[in-house]
Amino acid sequence: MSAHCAPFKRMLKRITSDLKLCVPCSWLHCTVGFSHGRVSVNTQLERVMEPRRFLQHSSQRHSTNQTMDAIARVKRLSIEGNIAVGKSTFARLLSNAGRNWEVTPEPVSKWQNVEEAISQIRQPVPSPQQTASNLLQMMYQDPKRWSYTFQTFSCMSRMRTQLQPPPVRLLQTRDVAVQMYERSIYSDRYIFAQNMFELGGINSTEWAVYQDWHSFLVEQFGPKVQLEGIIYLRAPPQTCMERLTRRGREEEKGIQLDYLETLHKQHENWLINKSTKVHFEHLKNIPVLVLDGSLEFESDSEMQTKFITEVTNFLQEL
Ligand SMILES: Nc1ncnc2c1ncn2[C@@H]1O[C@H](COP(=O)(O)OP(=O)(O)OP(=O)(O)O)[C@@H](O)[C@H]1O
Ligand SMILES: Nc1nc(=O)c2ncn([C@H]3C[C@H](O)[C@@H](CO)O3)c2[nH]1
Repeated sequence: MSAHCAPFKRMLKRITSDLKLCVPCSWLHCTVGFSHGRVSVNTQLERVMEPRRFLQHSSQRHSTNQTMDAIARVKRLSIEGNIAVGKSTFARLLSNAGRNWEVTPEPVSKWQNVEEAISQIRQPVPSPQQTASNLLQMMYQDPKRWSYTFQTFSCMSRMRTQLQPPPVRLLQTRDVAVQMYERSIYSDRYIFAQNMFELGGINSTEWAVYQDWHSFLVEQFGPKVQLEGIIYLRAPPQTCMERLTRRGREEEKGIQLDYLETLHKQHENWLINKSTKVHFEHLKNIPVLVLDGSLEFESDSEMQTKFITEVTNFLQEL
């Protein structure tokens, strides 16, 4: 396919799904709010999700078409990799590369304070006791009790992230614009939830329920939550263990090397060996850029340039 056809095809896919998706869209309007500028983001979302409501005047129709065209041109990728491999560090490098690349970090702070995260989305229910549930800590301390709850919350927060329209900066540029996410609704399932199921933190009923609603949501939202590519930051579990220990995040104090080894295997099976059974067509042959995460690039500008060049070349092929 020529370079001109790919964005057009993506745009068509997204527009077609926009017109089909009234039910999940109304669900989205009820459930998805954003902590920053809720009104404007929702308005933008409505424009994207229900274009027919905005097509009364030709000038509006023109601007809606332009917005949809701009959104369709934004390429979406996720950055995947084991715990503490260096995804956030790598994401900062990409964000500072001076390109039209936007990286959305993993919403860890939301998992560390569930009530605060929810109150940013909708009005908090008045309660005599102000609680602060650290679901990340609860999951690590008692995985059998909390893993399923964690996966529902982590996946919902990732879903919200992936459904947000790209920032205006990306919509205004004529160059290649890229929205990247630190992890995705796909690693939520094919790395973490699957691993928790295999380790016994999630039982077979919970796993069946998780997979059912995950597939349902991905199918309903269609192209809005699809990715065009994946960057896999790959390093031996031992390297991740050393970095994790050095970082010293309180909740992760009990993590052992063997847990990182199981997660490493899940990444390898999904992104290298392709032996993980995936349930979504677009994910089956998704392009994967594998980068050597064990390289210490933080204070090596030559290596940083090399990484940025690799990412640039990868993006050109998408
Ligand atoms: N390439 C690198 N070389 C050496 N140290 C690194 C490198 N990348 C990251 N680090 C260090 O490793 C630690 C973990 O990095 P970072 O927080 O970026 O990992 P992460 O993959 O985002 O973690 P998580 O999976 O928890 O989201 C930090 O202390 C960081 O400074
Ligand atoms: N169980 C589980 N499921 C997930 O989907 C998931 N995503 C991230 N994490 C953990 C890894 C880091 O400690 C910390 C930050 O990445 O959160 C997860 N843990």
